[in-house]
Amino acid sequence: MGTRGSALALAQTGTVADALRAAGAEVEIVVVKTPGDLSDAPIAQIGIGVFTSALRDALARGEIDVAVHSYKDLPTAQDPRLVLAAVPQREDPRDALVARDGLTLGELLPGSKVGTGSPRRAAQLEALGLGLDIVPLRGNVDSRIGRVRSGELDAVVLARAGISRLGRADEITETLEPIQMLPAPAQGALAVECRVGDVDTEHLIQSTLDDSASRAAVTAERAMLAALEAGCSAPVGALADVVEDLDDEGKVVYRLSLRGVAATPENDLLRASATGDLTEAEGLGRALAAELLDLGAAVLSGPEA
Ligand SMILES: NCc1[nH]cc(CCC(=O)O)c1CC(=O)O
Repeated sequence: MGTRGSALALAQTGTVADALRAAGAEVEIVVVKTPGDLSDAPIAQIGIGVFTSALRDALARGEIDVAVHSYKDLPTAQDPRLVLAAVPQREDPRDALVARDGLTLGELLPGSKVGTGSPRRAAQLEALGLGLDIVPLRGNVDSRIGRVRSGELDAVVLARAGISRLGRADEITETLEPIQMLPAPAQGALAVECRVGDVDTEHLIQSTLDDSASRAAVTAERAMLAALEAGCSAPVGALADVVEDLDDEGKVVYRLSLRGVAATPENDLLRASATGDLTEAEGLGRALAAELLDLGAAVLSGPEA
């Protein structure tokens, strides 16, 4: 099983390996170095595939049989050599604030320095009109939180899932509600890939790990992202939830509710939402993207396009 070498990647891979071992599989973990781990340049410069393509190549070549990725780091195009064998039960998808002195977003004074390298987080923070000073930031979870500890920044915004997988959820000072801050499509979810044709591995992983509600939700979010042709550096957020609804006869049915945010060419944020059938997650994502485009969302191109 291949993984990046970061503490977060190792923690995520360890969880997946443990679940497979509990199902009777023998698992060996192999660390694969990726260009994304070796560079400090902004993601917008080095491209969206930097964290995942080395792992995918090693899998396609047969050096490893399974790759575990943070789903949101994967490019939207499916690699034809590989199959997405499982989307395990997703963690809390929301973003989180780690601020000095236990502060929340609303308690930060105008001019406070808030670190994030994500155009999506920066655009949504700006839209709150709090007068925050958004400071570009990259690096692993530990070093980002370290910039607050050192007093250099008043706060940083990170994925809650990453912080909690590292056992540091107690350092979060506020979990940001999606109505203010929509997460990246597929944030908090893992993608477990294997080789096309390796049906035994695919079946083991799918039957042991796949969670259909998580898969439906991220499928809708990623379909929206793909239809906006946005790369990871574009300010696009999306979050789908499985919700209870009533049909015409008053019977409880489960539906997929999707919310999305995208920017106009002038960098104003547009928000929209839609509900659809659980079995039509992809169509729901595409429909919401079409609505955002109708409202004036920019057709964005990522660093790879
Ligand atoms: N972009 C890096 C990255 N990829 C996945 C996570 C966190 C875990 C997840 O969202 O699944 C992070 C860190 C962050 O955004 O704070």
